[in-house]
Amino acid sequence: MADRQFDSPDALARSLASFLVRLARRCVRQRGRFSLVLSGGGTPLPLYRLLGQEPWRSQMPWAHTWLLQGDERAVPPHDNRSNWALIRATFGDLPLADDHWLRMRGELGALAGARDYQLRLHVWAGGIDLPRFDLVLLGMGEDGHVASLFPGRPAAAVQGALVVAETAAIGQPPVPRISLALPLINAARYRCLLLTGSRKRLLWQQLQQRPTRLLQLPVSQLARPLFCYMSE
Ligand SMILES: O=C1O[C@H](COP(=O)(O)O)[C@@H](O)[C@H](O)[C@H]1O
Repeated sequence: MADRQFDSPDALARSLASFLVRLARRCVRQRGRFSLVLSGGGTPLPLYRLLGQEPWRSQMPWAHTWLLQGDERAVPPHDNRSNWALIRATFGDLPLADDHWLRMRGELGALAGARDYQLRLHVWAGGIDLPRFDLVLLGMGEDGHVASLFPGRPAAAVQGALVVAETAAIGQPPVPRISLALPLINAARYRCLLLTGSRKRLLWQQLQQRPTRLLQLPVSQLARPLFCYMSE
């Protein structure tokens, strides 16, 4: 699928919300459930806001939907640096059962939080080794990081785990983090990258030429199909 470009974050969010509803309904028809991995950060917030509003709210098959986290900062859930806090506040009051939200427990710290999420994912997936989510939403940092997999860091290269700990205080805000590992992100049926702002769009354009110096960036390691939704 070609990249999708929009004039504004709002136009991007509207188009993506409609795509997401269609995909969710199709997954439920085909397999009886829809699993959506949520990105942290600011870029996906207009999308989350819309999914909690009409007409998308009534169209989403919430009873068969599970919302998971792609990454979290190692802070308590009510801390204003927590991805979870921002996600929940932005979605508002969804008709989603409590056990359909799979929160990363940032309050445990990066190492224990990563172990805890891996165990809970394993149970959630019925004990299979490599769960296949339907869609993973991802933001991208201007340094090419996705989820909390940062360029040159050991966590970004882990192959043998589902969830990894980033133990350094890194990123914005600079804190240790918990992240889905690359093989788990790449096992999903679809990945969708959300990019806003000229610097990220420029990096994405450069990546299309696949220059050797950028091939090691986490964003370059994402498997296809990978949808890219971009706006100013
Ligand atoms: O720290 C993080 O940053 C990235 C990018 O965030 P954005 O605010 O520029 O959209 C985000 O994708 C990641 O989930 C988050 O933990």
